[in-house]
Amino acid sequence: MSAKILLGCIADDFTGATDLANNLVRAGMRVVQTIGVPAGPLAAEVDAVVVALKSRTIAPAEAVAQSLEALRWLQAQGARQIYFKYCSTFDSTPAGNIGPVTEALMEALGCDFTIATPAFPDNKRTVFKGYLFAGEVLLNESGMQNHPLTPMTDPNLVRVLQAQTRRRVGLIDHAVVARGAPAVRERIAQLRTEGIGIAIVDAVSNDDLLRLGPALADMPLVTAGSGVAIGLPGNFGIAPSSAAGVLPPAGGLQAVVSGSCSLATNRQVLSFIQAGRPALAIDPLRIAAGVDVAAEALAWAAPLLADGPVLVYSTAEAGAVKSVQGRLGVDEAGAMVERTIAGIARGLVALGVRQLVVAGGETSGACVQALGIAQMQIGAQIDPGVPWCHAPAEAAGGAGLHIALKSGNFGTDDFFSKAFTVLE
Ligand SMILES: Nc1ncnc2c1ncn2[C@@H]1O[C@H](COP(=O)(O)OP(=O)(O)O)[C@@H](O)[C@H]1O
Ligand SMILES: O=C(O)[C@@H](O)C(=O)COP(=O)(O)O
Repeated sequence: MSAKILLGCIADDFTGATDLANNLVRAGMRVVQTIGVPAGPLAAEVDAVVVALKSRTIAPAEAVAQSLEALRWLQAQGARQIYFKYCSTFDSTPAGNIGPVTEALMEALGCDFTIATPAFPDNKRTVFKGYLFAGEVLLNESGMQNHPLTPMTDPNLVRVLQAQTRRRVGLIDHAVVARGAPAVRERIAQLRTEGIGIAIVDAVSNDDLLRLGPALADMPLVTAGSGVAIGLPGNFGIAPSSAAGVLPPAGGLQAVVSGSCSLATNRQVLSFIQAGRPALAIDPLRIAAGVDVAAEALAWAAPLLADGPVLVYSTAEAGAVKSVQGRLGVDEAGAMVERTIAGIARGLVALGVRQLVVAGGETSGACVQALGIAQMQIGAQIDPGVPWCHAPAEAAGGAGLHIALKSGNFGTDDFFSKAFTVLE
């Protein structure tokens, strides 16, 4: 049995898991990301494990069951603190799952209080007076109101979370956070006496998150985006370092697959095309009509791969996505496109791709599962929230695979080209 872990993390999607792992690695922790709940203990000695689930958009009862299974495994590894990671844009369906999963983890851990904050200032996600901003605008004006699966139409997180949980939701506002950890502890004590179970926490800068960290040291459960992670390793005596993120050398062919329809991804697809790189759009309606779109895409890509990265994408703007959903249904359209892109990712690896960028959280989940990846090591950051990862041998017929899972709204416009230069 390997040594006990310090921090046990449960992420509700796969891009989110690498985002969290990236922040922990940069803060000095040795981290492994597992795909789903492992069958037994890990071989490697690490400070933190991030269990990646694909539970963001599934039925709440199933998300709860999977999260509790992850919790039991993390507890068996000795985890001293549990971190439930969700999206920095607080993505959830109207039925959940952030509230139900938080509540279930609290019950299982016997804790009567936790925090919730998606703040991630490095990616311009800030929370003020309980309102979530993405960039310069409120969440519901950021494009997230048009998300294919988790449209976010209310920026007030106290309200959003309260609608998902029986626990009372309160606020630790910026004036408290700015006064540092003792003031936060004092406010938590006060909220507890008022019967509040979960507090949204304001944070507009990394300094806020670093001030918050020490106040969370004794909390059995923390729920957050990846930002809060920068303030936790210090509680275990761990300091930032660059040593934790070294991957094996990269080789092989390069490709990008994208099923994300977020605004940033739309810009990244356009930028890749404008740079003159080969890009193939796939049409969900042709998949629905029974055309073998994956085979077509692979036949298109095969002769091009030797000349540098290619892109296969279903990425489309909100209007086009809505029209497809209107004809096929939201869930069916999503699942069908995910299955097709996952098949393309597997085919690309069979063609010799060993450096693969996947854009989109749900899309990444489908691809990583189709590739049979069980664990990933975390390497250098490409852009905030997106590191290169390395999946060992079984993922690519014995060769290993460098893979980057890009969250929908992360990354600069030139991400799909720039990513590969980071591996050089
Ligand atoms: N052109 C399209 N029409 C309808 N749905 C699409 C289209 N392209 C992708 N999708 C679906 O939209 C969802 C995008 O979610 P995801 O991969 O998590 O991206 P993001 O990270 O941007 O949220 C997936 O389920 C995907 O299959
Ligand atoms: O916290 C974040 O924003 C990301 O880590 C994340 O979870 C993004 O999810 P997708 O936009 O679905 O990729």
